[in-house]
Amino acid sequence: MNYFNLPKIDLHCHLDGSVRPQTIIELAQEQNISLPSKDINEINSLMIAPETCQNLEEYLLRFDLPLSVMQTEAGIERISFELFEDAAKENVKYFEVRFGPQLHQQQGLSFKQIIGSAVKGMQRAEAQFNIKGNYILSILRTFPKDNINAVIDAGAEFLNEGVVAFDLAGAELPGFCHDVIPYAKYAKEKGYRITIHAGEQGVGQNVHDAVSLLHAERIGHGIHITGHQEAYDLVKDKNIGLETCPSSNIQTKAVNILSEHPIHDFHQDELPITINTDNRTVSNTTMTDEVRKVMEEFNLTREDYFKIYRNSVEQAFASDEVKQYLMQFAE
Ligand SMILES: O=c1[nH]cnc2c1ncn2[C@H]1C[C@H](O)[C@@H](CO)O1
Ligand SMILES: [Zn+2]
Repeated sequence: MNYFNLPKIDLHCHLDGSVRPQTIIELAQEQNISLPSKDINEINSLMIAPETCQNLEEYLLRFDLPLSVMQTEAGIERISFELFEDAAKENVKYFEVRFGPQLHQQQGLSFKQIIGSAVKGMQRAEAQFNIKGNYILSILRTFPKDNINAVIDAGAEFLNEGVVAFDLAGAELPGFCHDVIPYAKYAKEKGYRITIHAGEQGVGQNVHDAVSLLHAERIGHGIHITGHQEAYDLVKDKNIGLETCPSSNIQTKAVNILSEHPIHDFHQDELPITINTDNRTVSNTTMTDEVRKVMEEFNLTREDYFKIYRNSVEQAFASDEVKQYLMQFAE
């Protein structure tokens, strides 16, 4: 099967984990930032998380380098544009990208400037390439909570004009949802859709909490509902979209090898799974690669693929008009 030509949808991709290495070199030069190396291969290898990572925390260390050049409006706008360009060029028809505005304030940008720059880069790419997109704002679970509402307020100005959802990302501790209930509630009241990273690092209860306490409509990863019947049943009953990211899950040791990934069992049990990249540079991947890996490992058919594609359309935080457009590509 020609995986490159298949129409694709990516609902879970981080902007800061998906920066072109060459762009890091060029932006560092423009911004007078010194890099550990100017060699593209060296920068590339510093950004890619190795298969030997011990856990998610080690994987997350790879984000400091790209974030160093994402502290200006021009840098964020360019990186956003290029990510949508790269996805469009491998037939991604719809793309939801997320990032953490709290990580882009090292040089004093306001949340409005940060979010506005990302949206502007996306819209410039939408006008030039055959792709549609939206942004998801990720709050870092390990950060102080005093500016979360300020992120939500700033993003609200772009709601349904480039921004659609609220997310929680970063290292995952058991019970993390309990401390963030008021923030998820505030975001929902403002009109944000909700997706939450949960069940990535072994805690199925976090998925249950994310759905029951934070009203998540989708879950980032969600792998560990496998060992938690109540969470599994809740996901199934409520038709919660599972944003699976196979390569990332192997790097962070959420699963040991692809054949042990529960994505196929979920699919057979008709849970609404989707296939996504998580971090194109840090996980050294593309949508073409992720789709190929899953289809070849589990011997999926073209019919299986389009079932998953339709799950992605249904689970997308896109307008009805965009969803209708995306359904035209489904077989
Ligand atoms: O897979 C992930 N799980 C939890 N957090 C993640 C993952 N990939 C990236 N992040 C974090 C690191 C980024 O700096 C942040 C915002 O994109 O989100
Ligand atoms: Zn993620």
